[in-house]
Amino acid sequence: MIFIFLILAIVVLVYVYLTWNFDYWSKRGVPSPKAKILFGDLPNGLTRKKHIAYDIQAIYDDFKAKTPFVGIIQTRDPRLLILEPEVVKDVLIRKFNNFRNSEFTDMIDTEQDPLFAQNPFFLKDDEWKEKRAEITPAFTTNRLKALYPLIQDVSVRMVKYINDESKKSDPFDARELSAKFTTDVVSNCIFGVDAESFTKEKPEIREMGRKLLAPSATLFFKIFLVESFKFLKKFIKIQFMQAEVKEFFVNLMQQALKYREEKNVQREDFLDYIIQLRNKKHISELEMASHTISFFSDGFETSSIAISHALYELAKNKRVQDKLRDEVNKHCDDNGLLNFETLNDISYLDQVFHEALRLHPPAVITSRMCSETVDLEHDGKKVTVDKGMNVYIPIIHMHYDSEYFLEPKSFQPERFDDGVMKDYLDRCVFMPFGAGPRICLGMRFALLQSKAAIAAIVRNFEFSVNEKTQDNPLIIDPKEFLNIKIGGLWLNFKPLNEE
Ligand code: HEM
Repeated sequence: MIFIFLILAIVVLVYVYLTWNFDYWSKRGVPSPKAKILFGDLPNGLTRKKHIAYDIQAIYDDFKAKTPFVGIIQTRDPRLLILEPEVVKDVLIRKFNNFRNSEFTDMIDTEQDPLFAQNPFFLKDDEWKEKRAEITPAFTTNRLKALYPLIQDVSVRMVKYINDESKKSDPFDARELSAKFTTDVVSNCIFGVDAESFTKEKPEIREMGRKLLAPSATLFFKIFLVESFKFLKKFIKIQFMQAEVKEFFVNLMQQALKYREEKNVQREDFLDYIIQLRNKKHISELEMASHTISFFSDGFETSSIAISHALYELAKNKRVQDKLRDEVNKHCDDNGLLNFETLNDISYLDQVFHEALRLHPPAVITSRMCSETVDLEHDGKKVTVDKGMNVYIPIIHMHYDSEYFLEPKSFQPERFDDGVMKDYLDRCVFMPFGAGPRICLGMRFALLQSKAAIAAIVRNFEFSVNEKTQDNPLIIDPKEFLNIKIGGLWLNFKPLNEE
């Protein structure tokens, strides 16, 4: 009898604990969906049957017309999802001091992951400010210009690779192709080494890059637990980077450093910038390794996702592909090359790439953690956001909103004609790189390497979607953090200049 009573008491306690916050939003008069026990309003956060972007889309569609913000529950924790661009602007820009940190800032454990510890993405408050300011000069126009020939070399290798491989008439996974490209570019720009992704059977740097960002089911589950039950943060240590990967990249940096110093090599690349930083600020070798790995991890994955989606959309839209090819050809010099300035001048290339980013932003949402309690208000509706509350900004959902983009599901680079992109960015309805003081730090480098890859491919090949692509419709892989599609993006390439 006592035993049954005990079990019942435990069940009741667990129920009360799990549903404790379910009236959090109704008590504050903020509209919210009906949360389900254990799942909250984001069931796929736990089940991983679908990407969490789809849960947020359902809430966005239900509430967008009614309210500028909606209260949601993640397992048992209240969160705020912003639906109105003006309020997005408040969070990301106007009230930045209250929302200066990201949701992930408290997640990284400097002992477990010392090499992610310098990445501004994971840092907060003054430390974030200091590191962001430290790294920003690595992306000046002069440095990017100096890196451009390295990017061009990789483009040439990529074109040769596609030429050779297309003779086998097998389709290419645009995602893997783009990842090879960005891996080679960033290895070259950071470590000064050729990752040989296009020539080696199992290129080590590409393999390590794959491991660096491949989230395991255990990692997802730990993040889910820590995010859902904040008290567990003290007990559950999250380690993003495996020891083997850490060792590999530290070694790579040490070797690159040794080579450069022994041979007195002068190259205006990212490693050179880190060396200058060491000389100026006496940063440790671990800090140097941390900076280089941050460049590497931030630099290859997001851009390769973006390039692959742009290629996919071009493959589907022959008119746009042909028009872009004409534009690129018009801007090439006598040797068929695009220089740094002309690459930036091809406005149609810019439009194509941004339209692909609109349809397939690599990061589907971004988030901020409230660091000082503050009120958000719009159209007579008000919410008090308490310190510690996570606030979600729906990036992809705004990109697909027909209130802002006509026929939002169709690929129309012309929608960015006449310089209207700035207006979309200013209104915070188009945010592939986020917005405000925490906007993507590597945006200019990302644009440079992505446009260089797309221009090289479109100049040299005609390409179409292969039937292996599961695009009816494309579905975001629930096993990934970022916007990666299930089954890959398979394309057929036909060389335009047959040898
Ligand atoms: C197409 C490629 C890329 C996309 C779409 C992208 C997107 C983003 C987004 C959405 C954020 C969050 C911004 C916010 O919350 O407001 C971000 C942050 C960041 N990105 Fe990127 N990114 C790309 C490439 C890169 C590259 C190439 C680098 C560096 C080499 C980089 C470095 C960073 C860093 C360091 C942050 C954190 C900034 C901070 O918190 O201060 N990203 N990126």
